[in-house]
Amino acid sequence: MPKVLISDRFSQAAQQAFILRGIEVDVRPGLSTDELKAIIGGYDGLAVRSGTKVSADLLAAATRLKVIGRAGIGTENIDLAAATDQGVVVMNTPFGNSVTTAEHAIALMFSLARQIPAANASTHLGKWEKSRFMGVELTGKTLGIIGSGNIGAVVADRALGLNMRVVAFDPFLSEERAKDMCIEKVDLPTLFARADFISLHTPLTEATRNLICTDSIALMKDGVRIINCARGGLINEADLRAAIVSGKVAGAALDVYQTEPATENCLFGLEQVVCTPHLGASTAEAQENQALQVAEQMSDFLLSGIVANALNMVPVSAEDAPKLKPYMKLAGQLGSFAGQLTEHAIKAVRIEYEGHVAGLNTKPLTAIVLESLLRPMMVSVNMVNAPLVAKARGIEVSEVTCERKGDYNTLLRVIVTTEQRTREVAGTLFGGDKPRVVAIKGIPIEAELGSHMLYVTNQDKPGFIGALGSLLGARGVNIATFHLGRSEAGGDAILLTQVDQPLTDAILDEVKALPHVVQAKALNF
Ligand SMILES: NC(=O)c1ccc[n+]([C@@H]2O[C@H](COP(=O)([O-])OP(=O)(O)OC[C@H]3O[C@@H](n4cnc5c(N)ncnc54)[C@H](O)[C@@H]3O)[C@@H](O)[C@H]2O)c1
Ligand SMILES: O=C(O)[C@H](O)COP(=O)(O)O
Repeated sequence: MPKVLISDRFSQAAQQAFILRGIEVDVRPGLSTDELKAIIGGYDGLAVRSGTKVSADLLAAATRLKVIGRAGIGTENIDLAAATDQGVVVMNTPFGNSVTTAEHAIALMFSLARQIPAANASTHLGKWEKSRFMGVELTGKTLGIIGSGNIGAVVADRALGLNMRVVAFDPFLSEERAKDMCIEKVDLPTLFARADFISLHTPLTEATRNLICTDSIALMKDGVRIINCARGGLINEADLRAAIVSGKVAGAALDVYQTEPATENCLFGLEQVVCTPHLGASTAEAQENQALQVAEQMSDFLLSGIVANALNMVPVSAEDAPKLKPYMKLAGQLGSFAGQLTEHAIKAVRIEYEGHVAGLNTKPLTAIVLESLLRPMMVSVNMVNAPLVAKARGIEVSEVTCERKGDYNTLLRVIVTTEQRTREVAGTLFGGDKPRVVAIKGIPIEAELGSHMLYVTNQDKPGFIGALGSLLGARGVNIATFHLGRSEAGGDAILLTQVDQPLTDAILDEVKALPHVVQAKALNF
């Protein structure tokens, strides 16, 4: 039974959801890095929020780990490259807290407009400072949204409901989508020039780091108010402080900070600044949504190979997973077959999908072909990183699909081009789920691959088969299955035989020395 660790504070719903699906779950929030490192080796899945730092070092100890589930959106706390290298799928829940976070941004906008936090504190102190807290109305004001993705779009919708004008900058926002959203797509300088309020909703990338800084603030209206519920690094905090102190910026409301947990910050103590401790996603509803979603996604992956919302792997739907299962085995066998025969640098891999398989989601099959093809040459390759590893090595990977059936209802062909030659192996499923190799180098054959195989190419001349049988018999090697193929009578021939034990190098050398043998290889599956 797969075992999952929840290492941050989660809604209890997650634990129940794992248990209901038959997954063993431990809940251990607040462990130190060393404590986590000491136990992580016992788990197949790790469920986190932003509190757990999943570093390369921690991953190195996570020898059994298959999946990391982030209940939430941002995955800055997870070393994605290290997880990918290790074959660990990383998934998040991209929509579970969008509405809640958007509502927090709107709440912060009201807080700024009416100075509610300061007015609240003053009133609690028994002061009645009616004239101190003069606000501004939102109706008719312009809200500039930077990043109009899931959260930005909800903020825009709510702001329109407040009779605000909404302008947005997002390089991926089309004019059509902006029109549908009833907002105006503008460039960044225009947004800065027109917005009374600016709300940030982009990821933190090299392009967005320090988006709000002295230079960009200079382009803004005097008295602008800024809201950040996205990521701390989007704002240069020292520059913002200077602009608030100078009066250029009337106020800022921040949920996120350059350094978190933010126990100290140069903006703390300014009365124009409203702060919350990264509460954007903190509602009962959002926590339950994303906890349930992450538990469901992780369980589906661990139990059925379904991949949803993964950041480092192609998706596999619930509908596709059972259909792909037998093909996964076939793809692995064909890739492994070609990989074990390959002795030179691979230049290109072409994978052809014909008939039934061509109508399926072939991306995961291609990933498995690549993984099993590259495995004999490198131990660190896995299904998750195989496409990247192939690309990094300059291997050109192509996929061809043709739903028209040929000789078989369904066929998968792997063609590997090295510096020396092109190798080709094709397979099908018998009875819908039994993998069979049906052609090697274009020569027809019908063979089931077992654990230990002997593959021989030879000239089709009398005497070879008898000699091979006698040799294996004399060396005590039991033949389990025996399959032959040839291009034409007297031409190139192939032999694929399953034996009951691994073949030693000495026996293989004797096979190579038999008359008419061109090549002999021991293959293990
Ligand atoms: N405060 C919180 O608790 C909290 C909760 C959830 C999400 N977040 C953060 O909110 C942000 C937005 O989340 P989302 O779910 O809406 O993400 P999303 O991916 O749906 O949307 C992000 C948008 O930003 C746009 N974008 C990317 N680069 C840009 C650039 N240089 N300039 C302008 N726009 C750019 C993208 O095109 C996309 O439309 C993320 O940083 C996320 O981590 C914070
Ligand atoms: O990226 C997110 O989903 C938010 O920043 C929420 O993070 P949290 O789960 O740590 O509150």
